[in-house]
Amino acid sequence: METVVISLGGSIVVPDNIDIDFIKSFYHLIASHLEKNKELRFILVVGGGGPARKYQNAYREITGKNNSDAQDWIGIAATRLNAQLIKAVFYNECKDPVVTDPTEELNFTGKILIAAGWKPGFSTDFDAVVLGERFGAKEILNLSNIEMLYSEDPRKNPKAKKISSISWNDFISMIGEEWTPGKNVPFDPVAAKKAKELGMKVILASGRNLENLSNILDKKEFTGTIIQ
Ligand SMILES: Nc1ncnc2c1ncn2[C@@H]1O[C@H](COP(=O)(O)OP(=O)(O)OP(=O)(O)O)[C@@H](O)[C@H]1O
Ligand SMILES: O=c1ccn([C@@H]2O[C@H](COP(=O)(O)O)[C@@H](O)[C@H]2O)c(=O)[nH]1
Repeated sequence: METVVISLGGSIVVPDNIDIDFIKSFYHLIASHLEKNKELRFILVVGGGGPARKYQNAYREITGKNNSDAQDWIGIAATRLNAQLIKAVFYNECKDPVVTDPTEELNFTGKILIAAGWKPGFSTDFDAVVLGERFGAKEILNLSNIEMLYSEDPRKNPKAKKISSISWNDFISMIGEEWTPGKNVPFDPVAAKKAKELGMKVILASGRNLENLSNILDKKEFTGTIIQ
């Protein structure tokens, strides 16, 4: 049985509001891959998206404080709500509870296991790496609202250059090593450090480009960035 671990960015599930069309299409794509490959199962680790950022901002505005743990717990709550929605969508394929501690004893009885945020100090990317290690996955598929890594944040510099392949050391030099709640980076620094230690490969790709996602799952050529 091959276990594919997907870090499903909140930026595509709930960018601002819930992206119902995306979730429907994503469901059908995953279901069709499960149908055609009976040796496949998925772990979907769901991020916090717009609600995580909005509630974290609200906390900062209301209190004037910047407590990291407080913001992380707010973000974690958002990931858990989003994950519960995804679990309900995959009702037929996922009967196990949403995983909120990737190190605890886990049942994986169906074809899909859904996970959410665990504890402060990192993002759901880290939880995906921990689950990947547990279930023997050699790579993590990180789906977000960008099609690949760029030399700089493309939202800040539209002229930033595309990077299709990068080493862990160069990636970590680019994004830094420090964790801040709600950090908008293609893969979080704490997760990057752990993935590097484990010798794991991460594929960054657009979650919204479903044809491309299908190519990745079929191990065909795709648009994205490989970090290894
Ligand atoms: N060098 C870079 N290349 C590409 N994107 C970058 C880069 N640096 C920063 N980013 C930003 O990272 C964002 C993706 O991270 P973000 O945390 O928003 O996604 P996510 O993981 O899908 O969502 P969430 O964290 O809510 O689960 C992009 O929209 C982009 O603005
Ligand atoms: O294990 C976790 C997972 C998440 N958080 C906090 O939640 C937000 C949103 O998660 P994303 O994966 O970035 O969507 C994240 O920025 C953290 O603040 C956490 O603390 N621990």
